[in-house]
Amino acid sequence: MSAALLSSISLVPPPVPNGEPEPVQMPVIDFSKLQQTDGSRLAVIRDVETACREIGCFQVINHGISKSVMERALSAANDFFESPAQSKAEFMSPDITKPVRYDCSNEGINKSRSYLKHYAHPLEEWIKFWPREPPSYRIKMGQYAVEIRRVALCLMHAILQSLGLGQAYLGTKLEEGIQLLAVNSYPQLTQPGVTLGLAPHSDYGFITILLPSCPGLEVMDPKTKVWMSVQQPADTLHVHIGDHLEALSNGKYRTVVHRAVLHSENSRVSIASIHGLAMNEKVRSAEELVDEQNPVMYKESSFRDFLDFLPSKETKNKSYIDSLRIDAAE
Ligand SMILES: O=C(O)CCC(=O)C(=O)O
Ligand SMILES: [Fe+2]
Repeated sequence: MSAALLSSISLVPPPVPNGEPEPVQMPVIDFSKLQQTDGSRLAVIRDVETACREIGCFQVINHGISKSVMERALSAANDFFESPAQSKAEFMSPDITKPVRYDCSNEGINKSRSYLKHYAHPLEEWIKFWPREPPSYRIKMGQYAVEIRRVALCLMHAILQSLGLGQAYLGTKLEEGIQLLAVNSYPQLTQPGVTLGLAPHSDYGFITILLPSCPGLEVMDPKTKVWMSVQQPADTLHVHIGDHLEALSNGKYRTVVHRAVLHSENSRVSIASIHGLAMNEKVRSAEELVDEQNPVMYKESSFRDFLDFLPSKETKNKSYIDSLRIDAAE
């Protein structure tokens, strides 16, 4: 999609009488053009820059992941949640550092979300911890994890280039980085008034790539603070920016506040693949994006710091990104 077409998309939904968010078309990035070395790549990098700066999300087409790999991953997710309670219970734990964790408590932001979270890269290190039930879970989810990571790496390099830092800016740190899969399950909307699956939040990493079985994701327009209902054709991937990319870009790109609402006709599963730097690698605001007008706006932090932050008292009053923001008055 050209920059002209990109900028012609209206990102702000018109007000609707019943207060429901209007479905909004997200900016579209043609992934196949990022593989080219001519002007097509540069045009797409400009589109990435516009999308990241204006709204913090975009959708990816021509990413090369087959429909069957995506469908098999979603069916593995669905089959896991449908498996006997006893096989899921094995993964329940209050310890957020566990390699695999299942939670159906609906506590905190998980209004009516059950989820399975596990690391996915390097796959050979983590897959042995993944569920054995259903028996095809590891193979189906493993294949998706590998393929989505290839797309994520390419997109993160493109985003670095779009910031003017150059795609090789972080050296091998992206390749050595973390991949966390949040596999989510939401019931169908049945009770009027109980519409929220997952409360508003932002994701900690550089980017999240989301694959849902049906609509339900909403993102907040950063300017108007109006909720937008994300429309995602079955073969596209939804990408949004996380807290650590906001910090690295020194606020040029903003983390995306999003939530999931329940679908009126279907239960829903989604797979969020979260990508960031390695567990103990500190993310800092890029020096190249700091000057007198733009002083450093974020404290440095790692994924480990994020995990330490979650159970802390500070979490009650602040989001993680707020805890990183340096108060101008400090
Ligand atoms: O299910 C969705 O649409 C959103 C999931 C999400 O935000 C997450 O897993 O962090
Ligand atoms: Fe999220």
